[in-house]
Amino acid sequence: MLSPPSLTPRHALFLDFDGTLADIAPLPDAVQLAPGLLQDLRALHQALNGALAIVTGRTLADIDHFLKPLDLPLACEHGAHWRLSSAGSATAPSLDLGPVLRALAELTARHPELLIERKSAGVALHYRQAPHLQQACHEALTQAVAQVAGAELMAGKCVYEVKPAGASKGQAITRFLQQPPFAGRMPLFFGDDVTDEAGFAAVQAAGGVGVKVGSGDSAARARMASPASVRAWLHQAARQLTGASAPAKDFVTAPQTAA
Ligand SMILES: O=P(O)(O)OC[C@H]1O[C@H](O[C@H]2O[C@H](CO)[C@@H](O)[C@H](O)[C@H]2O)[C@H](O)[C@@H](O)[C@@H]1O
Repeated sequence: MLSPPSLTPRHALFLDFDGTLADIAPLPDAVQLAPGLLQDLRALHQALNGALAIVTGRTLADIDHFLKPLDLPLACEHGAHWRLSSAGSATAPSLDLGPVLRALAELTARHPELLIERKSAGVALHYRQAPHLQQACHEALTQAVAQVAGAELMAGKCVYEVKPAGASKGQAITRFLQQPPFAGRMPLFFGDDVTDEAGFAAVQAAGGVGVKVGSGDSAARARMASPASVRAWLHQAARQLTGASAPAKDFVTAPQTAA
């Protein structure tokens, strides 16, 4: 397993949010951004001439909230929404989620420790506060999703998500790579979850490198230990590309072991 390459102005950078830029928190709203991250993202966006995008399962509103005042290219809800700029965006067809929402209402009435996260194109069911309910969540959603045309169920970290079928981070990254300023660059995608595997496949098919954050099987060619390692790498890259002279004090090379 490789370390990620040094970032150059010829790269395009795609970054997952939860578990990659931000540490995993007990609840989705409890996420805290590390000091300096926004400044590093802004510097890298400029140094890459705009070729930096966030590729996430979160909603557009969540990312705009967490990364405010940055206005970065964004693919959210696992590719269901895609935004290059105010001039260019795309959205998956909407789903009739009635059967899913009814199943979730019934399940959460019995188990209030489960958390429903409504999104504009889908919905997530979080069981981080009740891991013993994973199987019950899976069974209820599998049955409900079968009643919704065009929907598919996806598993993430202590979460099941219902989203438009076919939408993926890989599809979103491929769409970015067809447009300036991303086209013609070597893509790097950093992600931590099984939901990021489609993104790793997309960048590697385009001659780039997927970077798996943390443990677990992955097709990514490179690996970093943790979100803290990713933030340190981004900080170092921002300093190098913007010509800052002193070395970053907090840069630590991540152990490069497979899970
Ligand atoms: O694609 P990502 O940016 O990694 O987003 C994936 C999901 O992340 C969020 O849930 C996860 O992070 C939470 C905060 O750390 C954690 O409490 C939860 O257990 C994780 O599943 C987010 O809430 C989802 O909408 C994203 O799809």
